[in-house]
Amino acid sequence: MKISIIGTGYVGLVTGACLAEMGNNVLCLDVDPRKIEILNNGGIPIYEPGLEVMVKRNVAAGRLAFTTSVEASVAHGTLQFIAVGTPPDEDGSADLQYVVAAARNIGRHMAEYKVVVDKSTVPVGTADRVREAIREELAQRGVQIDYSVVSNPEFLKEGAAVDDFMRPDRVVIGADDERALSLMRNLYQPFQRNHERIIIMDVRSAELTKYAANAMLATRISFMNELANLAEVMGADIEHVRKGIGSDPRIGYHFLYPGVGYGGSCFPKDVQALQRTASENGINLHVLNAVERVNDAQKFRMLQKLDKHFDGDLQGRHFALWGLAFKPNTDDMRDAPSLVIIRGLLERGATVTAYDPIAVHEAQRILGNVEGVRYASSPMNALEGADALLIVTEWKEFRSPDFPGIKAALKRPLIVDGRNMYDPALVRGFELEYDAIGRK
Ligand SMILES: NC(=O)C1=CN([C@@H]2O[C@H](COP(=O)(O)OP(=O)(O)OC[C@H]3O[C@@H](n4cnc5c(N)ncnc54)[C@H](O)[C@@H]3O)[C@@H](O)[C@H]2O)C=CC1
Ligand SMILES: O=C(O)[C@H]1O[C@H](OP(=O)(O)OP(=O)(O)OC[C@H]2O[C@@H](n3ccc(=O)[nH]c3=O)[C@H](O)[C@@H]2O)[C@H](O)[C@@H](O)[C@@H]1O
Repeated sequence: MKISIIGTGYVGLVTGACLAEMGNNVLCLDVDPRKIEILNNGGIPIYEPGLEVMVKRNVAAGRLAFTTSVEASVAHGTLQFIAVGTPPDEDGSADLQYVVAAARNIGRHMAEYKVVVDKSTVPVGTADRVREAIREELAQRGVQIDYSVVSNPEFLKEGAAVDDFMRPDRVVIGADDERALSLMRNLYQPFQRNHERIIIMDVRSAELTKYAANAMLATRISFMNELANLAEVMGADIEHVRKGIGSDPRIGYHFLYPGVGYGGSCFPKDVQALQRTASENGINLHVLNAVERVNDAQKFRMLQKLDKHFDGDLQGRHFALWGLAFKPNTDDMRDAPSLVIIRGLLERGATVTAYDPIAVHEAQRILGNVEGVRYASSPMNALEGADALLIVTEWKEFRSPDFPGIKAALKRPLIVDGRNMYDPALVRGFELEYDAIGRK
């Protein structure tokens, strides 16, 4: 099938590469010429495990190409995937300007039937806006061409995006007409060889399903963070509690890890956007309001712990910080809790040496050339002269560290672990103080 992907970011590039991998002929469009230049030169503008190899293989096979030409992109695919960003507007609602611009471009240039597939995360009713934008452009041109608009939200996780796309738990397709639905079914058929994964529904339900999924996952995290803070006060251990409740299949083990709050480009913005949609429609989502408040507070948990350990005075202290990305296996720093922690330390007069295997460039770009933040080339190098070690992202390479080396390097043998990576007894066995989230 001939497919165009509009927007070559985390979702667009992964979608394009994976659909090409299944034998489709894919053209990816981006308005950012820098990204397209990198891709056309055989590079990858983002870090995502397995993606580079897949992109190269499909480019070499002639199934995947990149362009900045809107005309070429609209002409290419019968299926036009919109995978542009939907960042938060000032009031928290999803900013749909990129989605609408993409739709207008399609309307301006299409010459035959197209299925416009919305893969970006968008509020309920956006498909109607997309449909309307295309209709207006066609009317302007004085032409009548058939098209369909469908919703096909994406559920991939960064850091595991290729795997998630290739082996989806489910493929949600919201469609209101049979012609588009049949093309979408054919497209996703190869992804469900073992069992039925395609879930078909109306467009508005598909749009809401995406927000409901992210909101539910965010709710689990905030719930566990709140319980972890309670466990700490009560002398219980949240890791035991997590296993104790996760073993109930009605609850399950996933997304019950307490930490320094959820970050990333999606949970924070999607929780806010759903709240906004609800309030615009006269509904107050009480649970989600609390989820967001708990998360905002949890990002300060590590600073509170440091205040406790250093008698409320961090002036002149220096800290080693392991992990900058909002989660492992990505270079994405959007809404990363590390940014709140670093800024909080600087405000309190402390300095930081940070280490991250992948995200240092992104961190530098976002934080700028700020005084008081340095970057180390290895986890152990970050420890030099530090008053304590702070763990913010659970990269695998931090799992079995050289504890005696850590103890020797730190001025005070203290690890504050925002991701509960270690067995407290093991760490304390190396005569290190250990303070994790919700642990004894
Ligand atoms: N990042 C993730 O893990 C996931 C993101 N999503 C959703 O997918 C959407 C895209 O997210 P990301 O890929 O993370 O965004 P991104 O910011 O990485 O990529 C968006 C790309 O679209 C391009 N773009 C903007 N306007 C354009 C236009 N008119 N024509 C062509 N290209 C244009 C931008 O230059 C950028 O490269 C968002 O709605 C997001 O909520 C959904 C599931 C997972
Ligand atoms: O809509 C999206 O963009 C995506 O958002 C999330 O994916 P992602 O943001 O890539 O990362 P997650 O693995 O969900 O982690 C999000 C945040 O929650 C935190 N988290 C996650 C799980 C957990 O148990 N505890 C916890 O604190 C992570 O550290 C991270 O900061 C969802 O998991 C995807 O299904 C969805 O497609």
